Amino acid sequence: ELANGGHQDLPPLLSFKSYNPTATAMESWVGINPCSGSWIGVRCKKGRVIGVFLDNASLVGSVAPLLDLTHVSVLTIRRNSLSGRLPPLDNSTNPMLRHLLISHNKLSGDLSLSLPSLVTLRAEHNGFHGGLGAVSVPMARSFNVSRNMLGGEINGDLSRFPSSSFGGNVGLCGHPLPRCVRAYSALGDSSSISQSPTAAMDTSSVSSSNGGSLSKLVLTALMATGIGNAVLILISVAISVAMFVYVRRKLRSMKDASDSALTFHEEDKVDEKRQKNGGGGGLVVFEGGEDLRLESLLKASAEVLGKGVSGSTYKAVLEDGVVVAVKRLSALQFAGAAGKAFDRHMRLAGRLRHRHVASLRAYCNSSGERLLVYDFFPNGSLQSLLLRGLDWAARKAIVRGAAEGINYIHTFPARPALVHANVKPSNILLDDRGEACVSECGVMRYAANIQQHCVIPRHPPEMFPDRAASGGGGGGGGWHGYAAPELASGGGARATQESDVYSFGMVLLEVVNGGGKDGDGGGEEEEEAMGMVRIGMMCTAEAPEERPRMAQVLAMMAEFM
Ligand SMILES: Nc1ncnc2c1ncn2[C@@H]1O[C@H](COP(=O)(O)OP(=O)(O)OP(=O)(O)O)[C@@H](O)[C@H]1O
Repeated sequence: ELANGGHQDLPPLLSFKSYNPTATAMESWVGINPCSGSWIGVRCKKGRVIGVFLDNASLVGSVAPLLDLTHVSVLTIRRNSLSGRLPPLDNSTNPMLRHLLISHNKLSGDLSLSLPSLVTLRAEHNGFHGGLGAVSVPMARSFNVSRNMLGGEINGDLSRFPSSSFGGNVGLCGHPLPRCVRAYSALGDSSSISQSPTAAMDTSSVSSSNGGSLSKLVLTALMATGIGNAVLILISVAISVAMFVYVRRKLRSMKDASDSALTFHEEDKVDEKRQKNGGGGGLVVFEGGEDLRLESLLKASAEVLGKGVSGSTYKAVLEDGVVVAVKRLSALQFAGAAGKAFDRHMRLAGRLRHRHVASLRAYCNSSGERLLVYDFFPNGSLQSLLLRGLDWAARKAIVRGAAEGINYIHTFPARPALVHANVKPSNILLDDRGEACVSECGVMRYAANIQQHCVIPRHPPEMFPDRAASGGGGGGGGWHGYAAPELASGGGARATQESDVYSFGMVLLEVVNGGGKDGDGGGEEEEEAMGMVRIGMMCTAEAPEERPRMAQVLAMMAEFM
């Protein structure tokens, strides 16, 4: 493991770190053994680095050192500001590389990859130039080089990927993109290939300067064919999209109809009656919270558990000895949440009963005071647990439990369907059996200033701020790296089930990669870990529609756990 007084994988990692000496994401990279278990974002197997996970970490510099890690199988460094070239990769340099995720950086130069075993290549949103002639990835299942500056014809094997894998490269052409327009110069020694009518126009002007009126005519005809093709493609895309939307709506309405027997209006009436009868004394109470009274909550001795952007949470010991957790929503953030929609949501949330979902027992929304009463979880949250370190069995149980909880929320019969909107380690609590319970379903959707907590700023402060927060008590800061990229558009996009899946994927990757000892569970553990990493990467796909549903996540987990 240790050769020449140092770990073999240490030099590349340190050389990568040297570009970002103060980056919080690599603060834990100290000492001489990257496989000690304390290097966040580094995964090892049999004493060698097999994975590096540094998405969203505000990193600059070159990616090249990380590709000197000869045993690396997963490299994911999406959404940073890495620049320079990607070194040529082949079986002799990176025989183990299976997943290379370098999208949303500032990488440039040619793409030269000949990797027979590569399964994932995500290189979109960079500045890669040149053609795809030197890209050979026969086993790839996920491939995306869109939004670069690539050009030339898409070669045979790569044509099996959809056009979305190549879009946004003005110079690329050939299936699945429009046909290439081939313009031969009058001198006959060279030909240029272009896709778009504008590109074709450029070549026509070059040709006409060579004096060929015939070639001008041919080019005009070719241009027309190009435009015709583009129109045809546009029409077929429009028809496909319309059909997709129609079928989806139809399926949704069928599902809603079948669920209608379970909608919550009846329950609402019961709750309203309870409230009018003064059952909870200002509280709307749910199953298991019938004995709660607002006065006794206000008189209870309370201890602050932590403060987040949405408010503060207290441990409250009531007169009769019952212990509850009370979340007091921030008056500022929830100023606009007095409306019916918030009440409707809370009543629905009060009906969620599942072994992996924290039970809301009561809530109050009056005179600007919004209190949510949950069961108290003495074992705290996943956030604090990660700081203490966890064995593999516990990690597995937690991610599976959290996945089941989120799936229950997503499939709960409600219209519109429920969204959690704030999946992160501090909202995954541990019950007395050490099982995960997802808390605070949907509350964040009613916060006034969504920008403040859901948007990933251009320069996020750190990769896992919750982890880095001292003591694990307060989330603080307002930003968390678990939010999906589409919520960062600034257009006030609302959380969706797809964005929940993204956040879950980030949690999954953190749980799998953070703070554990290397190789303590042997080969089986490694296999499971790599399976989890694969699922985590699917969940954190850039495009929401590419992410699996939670039910699929559970099915995939069941395959190897
Ligand atoms: N029912 C509970 N039992 C025990 N601890 C809890 C409970 N609910 C929340 N906590 C803990 O209290 C702390 C504060 O939680 P709170 O929900 O107020 O903020 P947050 O999760 O950090 O951020 P946000 O405001 O985005 O939800 C967290 O560490 C959380 O894990």
